Amino acid sequence: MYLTPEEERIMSGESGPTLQKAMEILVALGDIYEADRLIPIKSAQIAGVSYKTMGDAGLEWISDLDGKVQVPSILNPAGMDLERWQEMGVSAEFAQKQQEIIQAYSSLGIEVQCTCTPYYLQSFSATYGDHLAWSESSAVSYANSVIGARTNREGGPSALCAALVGKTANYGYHLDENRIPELMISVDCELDASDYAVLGYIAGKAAGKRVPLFRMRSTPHRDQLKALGAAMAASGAVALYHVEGVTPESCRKDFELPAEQLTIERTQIDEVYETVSGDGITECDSAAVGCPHCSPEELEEVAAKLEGKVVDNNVWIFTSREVAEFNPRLVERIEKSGAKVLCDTCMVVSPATDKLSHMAVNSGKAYAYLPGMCKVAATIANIEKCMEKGGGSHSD
Ligand SMILES: C[C@@](O)(CCOP(=O)(O)O)CC(=O)O
Ligand code: SF4
Repeated sequence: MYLTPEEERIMSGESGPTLQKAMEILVALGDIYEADRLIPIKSAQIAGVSYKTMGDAGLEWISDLDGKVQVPSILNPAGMDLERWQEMGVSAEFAQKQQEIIQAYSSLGIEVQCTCTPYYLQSFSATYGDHLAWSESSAVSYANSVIGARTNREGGPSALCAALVGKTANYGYHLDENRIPELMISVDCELDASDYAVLGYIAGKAAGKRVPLFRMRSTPHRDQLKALGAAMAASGAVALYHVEGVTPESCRKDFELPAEQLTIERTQIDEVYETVSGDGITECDSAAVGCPHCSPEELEEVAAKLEGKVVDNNVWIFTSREVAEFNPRLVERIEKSGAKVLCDTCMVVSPATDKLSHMAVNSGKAYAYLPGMCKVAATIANIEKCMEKGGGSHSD
């Protein structure tokens, strides 16, 4: 891979060991994937934040770094709400370690916004054609598919290295030829609400890491596209998809209809709704919405479903701290029911989930990940049913 004289100097260690290590990682990736050069990036979204997934080894690695990110950079969800962690039942020992991880990232100039939905943040816009280095799989899918920006599914470390250098290797989804659809998926039924999350769960299994092109009767809005992509990235390894007539690149002239075709039927979707993921021997004892983190519109939907209701069980609504702070009235309406609007974290990466046994979720990603990452069974349903089945909601 070609390096400019400046990049060569960084590689030689002239800018210090941290930047040298970052450059070595970027060059190694570039060589593996036969990139021709490094390209500037507009922003970085860095996974590897929760102490639950990072552990002491991750904390030590980040703490040893000495440098400053060169582009706007934010973090993936942490293992707790950074302010309300005690309400979540997180231990003081975990909280201490989590704060050390956050501090180590902050000392590199990374903004302490811990969210998998950076595209809702006012100061973190991504637009069509931008080259990014994002690592949360749902955020990668959204950036590539809904925005039409360009990012590979970076690992936490490679996203961090790209942020420190301000560049990433030019391969994968940064190149036109790798964004062409490889599998045609027709959906013959009308879809609504959590159907897109279930569709993504089914389609991800079929697509694997290929690029699907959907032909749908319904027209999904941005949050439904978010749910579709998040689920496909979890049940499969889909980092880019297209929806005919909906997503920005679906009308590209160099796209041909993929030879391989499949159809997903309503009966397949209904079957997932009726199937518990994991060992669902018990009734649901909790409910969670916000995987990926809720938009303001999704907070409004939750507030409407909980109007005049109270919940008997754990009900967590996850969103970014900025979206919560910009929508205090929605938070207040939701929390009147006894549900909690939590920031900076989520049901998958927080140890708080470990005390639960069966969670009702409206997310295909959470449905796929909870059994494996939290040893918690999951039932998928729309928001109203999640509140009833998992939250034990009833009229006040
Ligand atoms: C499960 C996931 O959403 C959260 C875990 O991420 P992290 O590696 O703990 O930042 C990771 C992903 O799907 O990209
Ligand atoms: S809420 Fe879902 S999408 Fe966001 S970090 Fe957690 S598991 Fe990933």
